[in-house]
Amino acid sequence: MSRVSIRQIRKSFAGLTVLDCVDMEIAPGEFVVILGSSGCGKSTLLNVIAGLDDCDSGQILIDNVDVSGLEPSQRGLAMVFQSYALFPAMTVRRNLSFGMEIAGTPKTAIAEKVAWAARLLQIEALLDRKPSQLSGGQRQRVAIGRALVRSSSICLFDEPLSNLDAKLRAETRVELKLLHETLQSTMIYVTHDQIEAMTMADRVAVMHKGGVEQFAEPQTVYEKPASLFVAGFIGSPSMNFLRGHLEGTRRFKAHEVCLDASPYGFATEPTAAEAILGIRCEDVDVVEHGTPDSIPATLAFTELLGADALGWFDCLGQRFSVKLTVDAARAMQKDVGFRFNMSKASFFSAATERRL
Ligand SMILES: Nc1ncnc2c1ncn2[C@@H]1O[C@H](COP(=O)(O)OP(=O)(O)OP(=O)(O)O)[C@@H](O)[C@H]1O
Repeated sequence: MSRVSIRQIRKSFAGLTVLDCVDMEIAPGEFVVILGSSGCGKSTLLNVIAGLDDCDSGQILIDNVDVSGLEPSQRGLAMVFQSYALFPAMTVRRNLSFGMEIAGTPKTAIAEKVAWAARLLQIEALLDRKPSQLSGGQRQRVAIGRALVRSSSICLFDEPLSNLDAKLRAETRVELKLLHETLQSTMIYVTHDQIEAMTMADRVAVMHKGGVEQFAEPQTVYEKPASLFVAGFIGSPSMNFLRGHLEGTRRFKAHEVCLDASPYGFATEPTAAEAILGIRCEDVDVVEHGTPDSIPATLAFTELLGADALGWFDCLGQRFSVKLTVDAARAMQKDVGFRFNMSKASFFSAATERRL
């Protein structure tokens, strides 16, 4: 288990800033997921940590030792990439043992390590096969095994599941999480898949345009997004937004409708009057049209999702998604009313787009 400190990392490629002052403290044994859309700088950050890319300024510390000037092989990290990068001519056993042979590890120790990793990843029956005789998921497990036998206290993963089909992804996700609990090593995992982030991470770092927008536990990122970007990025469907004006901490006015903002805990007295209310689909109640204190809404269409359903409504000039039971969706009237659960709402400054 090792602590990883990422301090003020900046990196640009040909004048384009890719990492803009990234700071992160990763505790020993923590499973951190770096989440963000394509091109936001996730892989570059991982490569800088691994030493595969230089940064322009900043430091990477492992257990309080500055490793910024060290070669990748001197940093004591294991890395699993999206492409499995197995040696095609070698058996699985040899793929696992090769790194240790090069390092001069004694034969008995190598055999023990290979047996241990193969048992853990349930690839014992595959040890004498070549990579071409394996499925994608099996190859991925061998690639993970190759990282494991290095006994590194830090494992880096760059989208390791993205080549797998949906079922195998779900299974491997669970396996990786269990593996982390067994090994207790520090894991830094890059993905653009928010389900992976939400299910595996102790903490998620949401990246946007080369910076970390929020670094917090998955539930906090979901319930209390730090910015409009995070609110829109996390969760499917995306959070509903409504632009309006705050009057102190008590009233939010949008299109002549006045909502009680007092259940929301403002961090400080908001100075910006113009604000954006964010509310998730499960925090909107649909009531009968004309119910006192409800906001008129009109059903556009419903989607049945198997276990539950989504209703899409027009309300105050916006399209809103609302989580419904299948029965409620089937019986939904065209004209209804909305009540927002304001204690679960989020408010963002329209000017800074940060949480108020
Ligand atoms: N060697 C390079 N030379 C020039 N530009 C690069 C290089 N590597 C990455 N970039 C650019 O830096 C930005 C960030 O790339 P990076 O691979 O870190 O993104 P990412 O968030 O991992 O994306 P993805 O999910 O698509 O892999 C992109 O705009 C990319 O085009």
